[in-house]
Amino acid sequence: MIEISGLRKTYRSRKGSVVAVDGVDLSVGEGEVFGVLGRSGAGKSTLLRCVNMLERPDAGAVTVGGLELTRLGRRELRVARQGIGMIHQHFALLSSRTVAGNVAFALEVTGAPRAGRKARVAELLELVGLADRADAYPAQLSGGQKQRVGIARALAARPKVLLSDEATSALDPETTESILRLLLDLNRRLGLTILLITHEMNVVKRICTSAAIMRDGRFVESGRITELLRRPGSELARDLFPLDTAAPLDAAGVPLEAAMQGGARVEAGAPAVAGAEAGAGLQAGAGAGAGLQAGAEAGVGVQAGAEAGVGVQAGAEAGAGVLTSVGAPTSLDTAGARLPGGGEATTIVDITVSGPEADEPIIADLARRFAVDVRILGGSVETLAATRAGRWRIALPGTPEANREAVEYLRERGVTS
Ligand SMILES: Nc1ncnc2c1ncn2[C@@H]1O[C@H](COP(=O)(O)OP(=O)(O)OP(=O)(O)O)[C@@H](O)[C@H]1O
Repeated sequence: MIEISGLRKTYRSRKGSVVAVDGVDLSVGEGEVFGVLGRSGAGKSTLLRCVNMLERPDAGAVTVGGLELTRLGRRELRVARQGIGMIHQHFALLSSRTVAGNVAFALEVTGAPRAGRKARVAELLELVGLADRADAYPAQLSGGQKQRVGIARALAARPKVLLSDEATSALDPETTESILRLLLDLNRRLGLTILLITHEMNVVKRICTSAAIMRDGRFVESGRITELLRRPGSELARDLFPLDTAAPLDAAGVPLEAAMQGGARVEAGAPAVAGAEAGAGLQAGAGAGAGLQAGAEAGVGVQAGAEAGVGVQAGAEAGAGVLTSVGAPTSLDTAGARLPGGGEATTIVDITVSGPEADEPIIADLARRFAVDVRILGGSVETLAATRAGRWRIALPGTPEANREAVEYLRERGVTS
């Protein structure tokens, strides 16, 4: 429904120029709710305003409902814009007009015949739950009610696409929830495609089927939420489902993420080392130089990548422990082994499930099938917009080698990578 490619927008002034959108590609399918998350100044508003051409991009193409807006002249654009509604953080209502008057204004602008306007206004106010406030003035409304007027007005011309510019940022959590519920309801009832920008993760969690993270004018990550949850190293997955990353390595004194992001990673291809063969791990790491140093500073020691993508972190100092990562070493989708104080090894596995599988007893099943004592180190189950999803970090006693079948079973079920 919305296709954007190579979008760029630079603001130029006497003081210099600011690249607000720096080569964004985006595809929003019909009926999708797509959220663009980012901090202030990331370029979100500019991106949104380029979708309905309130800002003319310098480069790139914007196509909405099959119509390439970037090719249209001013008059054609005015007609095309009627298919794209927009709501704003501060509602942008006319203070001198009543609720009904504000909605009617949108119909006047689009040139809707006078005869049907009154009935259409009543229908729209019913749709957003404001039928009883038709004669009130904006100053007499709560923030949530004002936004409902904004939504009714945006839907006046029966658009297929709704752009939402931080629509809930000025609202308290309870009102935010009711507006998000309304947007989701409209999305489902009218088949409305929604592109929203927000700095609130909760908004994405509640109603988005897809999302992107925007930083410095670019998308650093983008995709369907269910796919992102399974993507190794996904920022969005980490923010939506924080796992207790410090827990697995507490005994070794180094948080998993700190060790992995601290440069202690050695590229795959180094000799594979696991569990008790920590000495070999030290050697592999020593060969990798940076890996050894970073690890040693962190008090953990050496990390070596195996041919099969198995990373090993071994304690350089006595009793520091061993961490073995299976899969991408920088991601949360890892399985690890730890020898606290030279003691028992533990295999750490991250599990991600979505859809009906989120309600299946995967962990209990694993425990039964492999007669293994599973410890849950962190995680949760959430209801996202379209689906239930869960992420857990679990610990299995023994080395990854000893748990190979159990981990393979989880991989085959597609719940770990
Ligand atoms: N009209 C303008 N003239 C000059 N620079 C602008 C203009 N509008 C935005 N910018 C700059 O472009 C960059 C992106 O701004 P934009 O408002 O798109 O970001 P944002 O992510 O929506 O932030 P916020 O949530 O604070 O609105 C910022 O550096 C901003 O200062």
